[in-house]
Amino acid sequence: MTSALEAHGLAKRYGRRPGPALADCAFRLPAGRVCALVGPNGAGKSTLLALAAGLARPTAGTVRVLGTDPASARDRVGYVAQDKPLYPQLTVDDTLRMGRELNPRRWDAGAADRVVGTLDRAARVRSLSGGQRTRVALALALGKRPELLLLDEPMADLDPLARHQLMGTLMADAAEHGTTIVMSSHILGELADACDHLLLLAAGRVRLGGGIDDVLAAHTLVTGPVGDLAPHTVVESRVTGRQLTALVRHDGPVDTTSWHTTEPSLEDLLLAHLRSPDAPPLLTPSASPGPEGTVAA
Ligand SMILES: Nc1ncnc2c1ncn2[C@@H]1O[C@H](COP(=O)(O)OP(=O)(O)OP(=O)(O)O)[C@@H](O)[C@H]1O
Repeated sequence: MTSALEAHGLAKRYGRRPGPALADCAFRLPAGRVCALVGPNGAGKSTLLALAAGLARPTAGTVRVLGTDPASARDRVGYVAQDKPLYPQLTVDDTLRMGRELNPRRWDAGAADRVVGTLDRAARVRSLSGGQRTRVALALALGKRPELLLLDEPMADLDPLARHQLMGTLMADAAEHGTTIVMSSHILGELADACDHLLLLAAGRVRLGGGIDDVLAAHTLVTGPVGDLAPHTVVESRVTGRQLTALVRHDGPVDTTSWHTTEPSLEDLLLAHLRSPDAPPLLTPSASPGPEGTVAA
């Protein structure tokens, strides 16, 4: 299976800041996946997306994008930064025309139109609301017909209806064209519906990576009497009276004669890991990078 992204020992330090924004990140994102990029504020999500977009350079390590270096892949990558930079004096129409002129061989006017929707094409970008600007930025990125779409909290300033509609447009387009998407968000419910792959960062390190079904299947929610959960790895546990509730990464079957077990939801899993940043990291086989220098195209 080809890789959309593959990182080896990837690190980024900004100037004289004491800690790194990213440290020793190694992971792989297979092509064609829709990846949720999750983590607390300051975890390094925007930094990772900027490195993949070729807008920042790593301090150490490498990130390969669509089988090449980020600068060489730039024409094939769409990137919507968190602050959605656009030219304020241009109209919506001017902005889309600019997109077409910058990407003459790739421009997909239909995709851009679907994202812009009913927005007034003659309106200047500076007169648009935050959510309306988001539409224009997404239209530019999708109109480029990218093989990889990097979206940094794309839906944060959209109203719920616009969010639902745009997410539907994005996902239908990605499915039709086999586009790989990496989307950072703090809205866990939104990610559960749209994504099939997960990358969880905390304090600049990869904590979880893999297909969402595989990552969920590696975990069990356990409830029952307080007891020793060995040999399973306990990600988080709580005791109320004599009742134990724990999220474990199971090592073999969990003893169901003593405990009630269920598979966690994505939200259960992410919240438990966010509350337990010291839980051992997990990369499923599909998210594990190959040996350095032998990256698939
Ligand atoms: N341009 C910069 N100069 C200096 N430090 C930076 C810069 N950009 C990010 N950082 C620092 O790097 C760390 C990671 O920041 P980053 O923006 O990548 O996190 P994030 O996961 O995207 O956070 P959020 O969820 O709040 O958007 C933070 O400690 C942040 O302060």
